[in-house]
Amino acid sequence: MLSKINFTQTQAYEYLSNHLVDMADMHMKDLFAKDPERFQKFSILFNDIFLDYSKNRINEKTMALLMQLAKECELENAINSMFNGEKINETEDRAVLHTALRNRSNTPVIFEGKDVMPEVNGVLAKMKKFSEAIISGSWKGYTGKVITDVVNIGIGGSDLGPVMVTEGLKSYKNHLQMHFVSNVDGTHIVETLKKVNPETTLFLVASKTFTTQETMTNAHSARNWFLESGAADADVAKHFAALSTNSDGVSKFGIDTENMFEFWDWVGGRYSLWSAIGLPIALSIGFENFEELLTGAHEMDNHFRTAEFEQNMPVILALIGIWYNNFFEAETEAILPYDQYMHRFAAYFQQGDMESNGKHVDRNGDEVNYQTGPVIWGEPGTNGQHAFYQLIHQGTKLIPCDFIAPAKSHNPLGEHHKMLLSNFFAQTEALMNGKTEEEVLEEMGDKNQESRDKIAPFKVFEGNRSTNSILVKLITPKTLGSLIVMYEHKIFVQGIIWNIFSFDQWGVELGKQLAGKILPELKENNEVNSHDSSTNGLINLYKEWR
Ligand SMILES: O=P(O)(O)OC[C@H]1O[C@@H](O)[C@H](O)[C@@H](O)[C@@H]1O
Repeated sequence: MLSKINFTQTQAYEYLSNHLVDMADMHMKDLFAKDPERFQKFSILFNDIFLDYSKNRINEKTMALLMQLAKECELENAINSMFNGEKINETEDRAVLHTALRNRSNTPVIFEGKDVMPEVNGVLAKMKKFSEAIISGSWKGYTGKVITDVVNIGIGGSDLGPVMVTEGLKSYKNHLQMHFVSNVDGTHIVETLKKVNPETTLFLVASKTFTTQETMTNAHSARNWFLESGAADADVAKHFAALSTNSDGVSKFGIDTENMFEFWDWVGGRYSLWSAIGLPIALSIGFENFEELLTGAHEMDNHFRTAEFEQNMPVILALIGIWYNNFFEAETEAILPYDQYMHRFAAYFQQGDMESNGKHVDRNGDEVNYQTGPVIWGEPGTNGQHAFYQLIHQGTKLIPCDFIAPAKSHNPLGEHHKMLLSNFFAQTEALMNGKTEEEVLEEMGDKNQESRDKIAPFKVFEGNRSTNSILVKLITPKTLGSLIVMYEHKIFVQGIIWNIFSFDQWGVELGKQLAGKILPELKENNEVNSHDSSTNGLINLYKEWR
């Protein structure tokens, strides 16, 4: 089981608090000047992923103390508890075994006395057969035509992962057109259905619980559209499949359980792209590439499980994040991929991180007296540079950033990739070095003294802004698998140290409950007065305007 240690009571925390006093005013520029080995010391290579964390406000002592913190918080024990299938998701009484889904070495993973691998492999085999039939065209729609379009209907973890990966690996894509419908806003399904033909479309209803309002509503609308187009009830089997843990819900909806791809309650929604929820990925890039994604994931699992903390990428990233979040009081972290295909990567980890570590009660059930998960945000470079980087460079907030870029492009067009990467390298250099007043004045040259003095302060960059650079050789299925898992485990490590439960999400329930209460009120025409004056006022104005 997980320890329940308050990390602010550890010896390492006290040492780190004292050490912060030394580090707070230290400029990274000086740390680099003093130590020619800094880059070698604070960087690490794992397969085709290189992490340079030297442009952070750290020195060897910082890292040693952070490692001590991880040890005092019994991180090693926590890692073993997760991989061994203990019910570490205590508030839901569940194990956390998404690592078994990508366990390519196939060693037994025992949960409640039973090896889960035969079932995992069984579903993978079914996904392989199905995806190959759809891709090859041997699976026919109800009028005998091949499938050309796949519409995944799901939300949250049943949407974001498949969207992010199919976009991230678009250069591996086959002929199938992929569509993703998540929002309950009718616009999403209506606009999607305009693009597809019922005779050649496969709908995947993706929902762990098979009760999620948005998904069920969209799935019913899709089925009605399908039947209204002239298809019969019996034809549903050729055009609808379900990805779920809830076989009763799936049969009640009218999907043959033959067409159900199962997973288990020990797979958290936001960790489910490795399960049957990954079927749209297998359809889009082929099953072999999906397996490569799992292989990359498994390799990072093994790294996380076996590497010393000092050489462990997820552990290093997590501890640096804690250094900023809890000592420098940074509130957000940006994820900035310099790769257009990765444009949903930050959005994916908004759920991954914020739903996991957005908690204010510790594992003892007590209110925490420290900060937990940061706000995660980001957009691909170079677009972000022309939008929000101003604040990162010259604003009043410290925003640690992860810069991610592939050395090779899938689209090596002219000078594009060199230009992209020149920006990737330049940004972290600029954020670290900044620009002093002397440099500004020198750059301004012969302008008259008065105008130089007036403008110079606006052109100064203090620098000392923290970044990790993650350079990968090429975004392949395998590399992407490893990269995702690197962040998954970073989140896990932080949750352990913050002494919170990272695998539940009670915070999303209240809004759902209240929406359930309000929906019947919207169906009536009478004035509503059962809420506060703001909510009543808004509902009544809506009723007047609709
Ligand atoms: O897959 P389901 O059961 O439809 O759930 C979708 C999403 O539902 C949300 O309410 C949860 O917060 C997410 O974690 C989850 O991924």
